[in-house]
Amino acid sequence: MLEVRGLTIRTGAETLVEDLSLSLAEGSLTCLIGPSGCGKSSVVKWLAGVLAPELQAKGDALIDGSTAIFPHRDIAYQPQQDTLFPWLTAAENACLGLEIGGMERRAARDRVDALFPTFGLEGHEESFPDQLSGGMRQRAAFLRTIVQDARVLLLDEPFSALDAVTRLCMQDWLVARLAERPRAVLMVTHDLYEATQMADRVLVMAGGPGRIIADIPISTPSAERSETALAEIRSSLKLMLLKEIP
Ligand SMILES: Nc1ncnc2c1ncn2[C@@H]1O[C@H](COP(=O)(O)OP(=O)(O)OP(=O)(O)O)[C@@H](O)[C@H]1O
Repeated sequence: MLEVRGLTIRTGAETLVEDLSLSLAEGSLTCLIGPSGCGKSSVVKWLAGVLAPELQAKGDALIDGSTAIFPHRDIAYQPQQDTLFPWLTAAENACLGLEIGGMERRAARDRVDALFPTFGLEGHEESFPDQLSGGMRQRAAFLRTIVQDARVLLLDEPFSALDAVTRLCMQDWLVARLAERPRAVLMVTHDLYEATQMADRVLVMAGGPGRIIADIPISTPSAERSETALAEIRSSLKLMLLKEIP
């Protein structure tokens, strides 16, 4: 449903990302992995329409075959930094995407409140971001993104600040929600376990300039994947990444 063709991102004379193409199908979770600085976040920011103004981007994007301009109402984005507004409470922050999308404040609040326990945030609805731990802030930012009914989710390291168990719970929760309501998800991660457990496709990027060097489908449904099969994929991903680290 979403297609990117020939994306190049430059800053002055330096090319950060070169001629990158990818497509995201509805009902698919694609993980984008690659060494630090290879351009993963820049690609996602371009799709979210929040690329820094000093960067120049050229490329085409299509949603359902029609040219798309970003930001786009079908796309919800969770940045790498949680970017919660410090003057809003956790619940107000979580409601923001819904309200910007036109939902009435009470309805947005009801929808968000129902998910606070699942996200381990119950009792913190009225807390301000500086009263929450890093992991709680990240879960509030994830909630703000996922609660929107956007058809495309862009998640930039959404679980990086979470403890191991909470991270597993959030991963399972997301996979289960996507099974109920298919969307197209592009998720940046450095965690090869996360990528192989969740994704049905892993795109590997290399740097200098950023480009996709491998496109690895994982066809077995997430719940049925054997540890042996995943270990094999992880080990080949690791070898690819090791070659890319200077
Ligand atoms: N606003 C900017 N101005 C100049 N260069 C930038 C800007 N934003 C990013 N870059 C450069 O673009 C390159 C890619 O950065 P980006 O954040 O996209 O990488 P990444 O793969 O997401 O890294 P990480 O895994 O560490 O988050 C880096 O060399 C970075 O320094």
